Amino acid sequence: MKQMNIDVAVIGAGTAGLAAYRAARAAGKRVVLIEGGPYGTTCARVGCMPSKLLIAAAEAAHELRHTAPFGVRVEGEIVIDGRAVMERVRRERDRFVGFVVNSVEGIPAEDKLRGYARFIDNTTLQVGDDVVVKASRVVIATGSSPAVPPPFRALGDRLIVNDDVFSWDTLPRRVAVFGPGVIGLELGQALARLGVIVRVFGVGGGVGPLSDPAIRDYARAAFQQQFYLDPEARVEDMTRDGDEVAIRYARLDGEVVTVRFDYVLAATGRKPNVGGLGLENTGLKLDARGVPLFDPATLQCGASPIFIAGDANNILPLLHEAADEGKTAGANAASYPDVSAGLRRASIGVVFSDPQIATVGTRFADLPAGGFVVGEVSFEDQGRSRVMLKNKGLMHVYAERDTGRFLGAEWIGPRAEHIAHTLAWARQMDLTVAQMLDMPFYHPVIEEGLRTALRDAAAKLAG
Ligand SMILES: Cc1cc2nc3c(=O)[nH]c(=O)nc-3n(C[C@H](O)[C@H](O)[C@H](O)COP(=O)(O)OP(=O)(O)OC[C@H]3O[C@@H](n4cnc5c(N)ncnc54)[C@H](O)[C@@H]3O)c2cc1C
Ligand SMILES: NC(=O)c1ccc[n+]([C@@H]2O[C@H](COP(=O)([O-])OP(=O)(O)OC[C@H]3O[C@@H](n4cnc5c(N)ncnc54)[C@H](O)[C@@H]3O)[C@@H](O)[C@H]2O)c1
Repeated sequence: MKQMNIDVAVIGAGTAGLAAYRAARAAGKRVVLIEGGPYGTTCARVGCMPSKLLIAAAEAAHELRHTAPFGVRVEGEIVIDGRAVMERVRRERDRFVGFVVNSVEGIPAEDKLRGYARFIDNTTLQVGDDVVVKASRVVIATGSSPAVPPPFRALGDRLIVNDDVFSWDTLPRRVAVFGPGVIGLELGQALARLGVIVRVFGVGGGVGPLSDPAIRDYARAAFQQQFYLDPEARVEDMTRDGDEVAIRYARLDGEVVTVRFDYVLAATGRKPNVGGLGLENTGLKLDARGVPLFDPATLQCGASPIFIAGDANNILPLLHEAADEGKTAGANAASYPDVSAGLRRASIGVVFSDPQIATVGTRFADLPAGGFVVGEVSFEDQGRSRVMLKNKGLMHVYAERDTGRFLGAEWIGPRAEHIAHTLAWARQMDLTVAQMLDMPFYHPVIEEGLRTALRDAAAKLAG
C-alpha cells in the first residue's frame, strides 16, 4: 500500500474540485486532486453544454416551422436528420470536454490521483485499492447523480438518464420523460421539437423551479400548447415489453390509455454523491440525505478540517455556484483553522426552455408573509416580444413593502436569461424598485416589460 502525505486532498475533479485545487495551490499548499471517473466535468460532458447543444438544434427546427406569420414560407419538407443532430451535439460537446481535459493535463502529475476516495478517518483517505492519502484537510467536491426511483430499475436498458441522451447516435422515436423539473423541461421540449414523440409526466404539480403559483400555472399552460405535459400524472403501470416500455396512464382528458415508448428518461431530481464516501468513519453529523452538516458561508463541516463544495452539498446545484464554492472551500482548507465566508452572489437560475423560465433572489415560496408587494407584467402585449412573435410570458417581481427593496422575481418569458442578469445585479446591489426605475431602458426592447412590472410594484408600494 502506497502512502501519500499532503496538506489538502480534494475529492472530485469537477468544476468545484478544480476550483478548490487551484485555490489551495495558490495559497502555497501541497494539494492532491483525486478523481474516480472520467475527467471533463459533469457540466461539459453530460450537463450544461450538451443539453444546450441539443436545445440549439431543436430551436433551429422550431423557428423553421414558424416562419409563416412573418410572410416567410419554407417550401418543401423540413428534414430532421437525427444522426446529424446527435453528431453535432457529441462533436461540440467533445470540444468543450477537450478544453477541460487539457487544463487537467496541465496540472503536475504528482498532484493528481486516479481512483475513488473513501474516508478511513477525518484526515485519511483510501483511494482505490493501493493508495492511502494522509491529508491535514479534505475538500469533498464529488458532485451529484440522477436520483432514479427504485421501481424504474426494472426497465433495464430502456431506462435512461441525461448522460445516456448525449451518447445517442440518432434520435429515438418515442420517449416518456418522468419529472417536469429543469432537466425534464429542457430535454423533453427539445426532443419534442426534434420530432420525437414525447410525454412528460410529473408528480405534485411542479413545473421547473417555479414556486409562484400564478407563474407556474401560466408555464404549465404555455408548455401544454407545445407538447404533452402532465405535472400531476396518474401513471397506473409501467412494464418492459421486449425493447419497449408500455405505460398505462390517465390522459389529461381522463381517459386511461396504454402507450409504448422506446425509452423512459428519469429526470426525477439529483442526489449528492456522498453515499460511498465512508462518511460514517469521520464522526461528522449527517443530514437526512447523508450530507455532512456544514456552514454555508465557509463550507466547513462542523469544526472539522473537512469542507464540502458544489453539487455535493446540495445548496444550489448550478455551475457558477460550484465554481465559487470550490474556490471558497479550497481557500478555507488551505487556511484552516482560520476560515472565512466566501463570495455568495445573488441567486439566479435559468431554464433554457422556450419560453425561458428564470428565478432571481428570494423565491416566492420563501418571501415573508405579508411583507412584500408583487409587480406583474404579461408579455402577451409587450411591444418587442410581439414584434418577434415571442409574446408569451408572465413575470412577477417582489419588493419589500416597508423599504421598497427589490427582493426577487419569478417568471416565464422571452429572453429571460438576459433580464435575469439585470435583476440579479440589482438584487446584489440591494437596489430599491425606485432606484431600478431610474436606470435606462432602451426602446423597443423586452426589458420594457420588466419596467412595466417594476412600475406596477412601485404603484403598489405607494398605495
Ligand atoms: C443535464 C444537466 C444540465 C445542466 N445544465 C446546467 C446549466 O445550464 N447551467 C448551470 O449552471 N448548471 C447546469 N447543470 C448543473 C451543473 O452541471 C452542476 O451544478 C455542476 O456541474 C456541478 O459541478 P461539481 O463540481 O459539483 O460536480 P461534478 O462536475 O459532477 O464533479 C464531481 C466529480 O467528482 C468525482 N467523484 C465522485 N465521487 C468521487 C469519489 N468518491 N472519489 C473521487 N472522485 C469522485 C466524479 O467522477 C466527478 O468527476 C446541469 C446539470 C445537468 C445534469
Ligand atoms: N438550466 C440549468 O441551469 C439547469 C439545467 C439542468 C439541470 N440543472 C440543475 O440540475 C438540478 C437537477 O435537475 P432535475 O430536473 O433533475 O431536478 P428538479 O428537482 O428540478 O426536478 C425534478 C422533478 O421530478 C419530479 N419527480 C420526482 N419524482 C418523480 C416521479 N417518480 N415521477 C415523476 N416526476 C417526479 C419532481 O416533482 C420535479 O418536478 C436542478 O435543480 C438544477 O440545479 C440546471
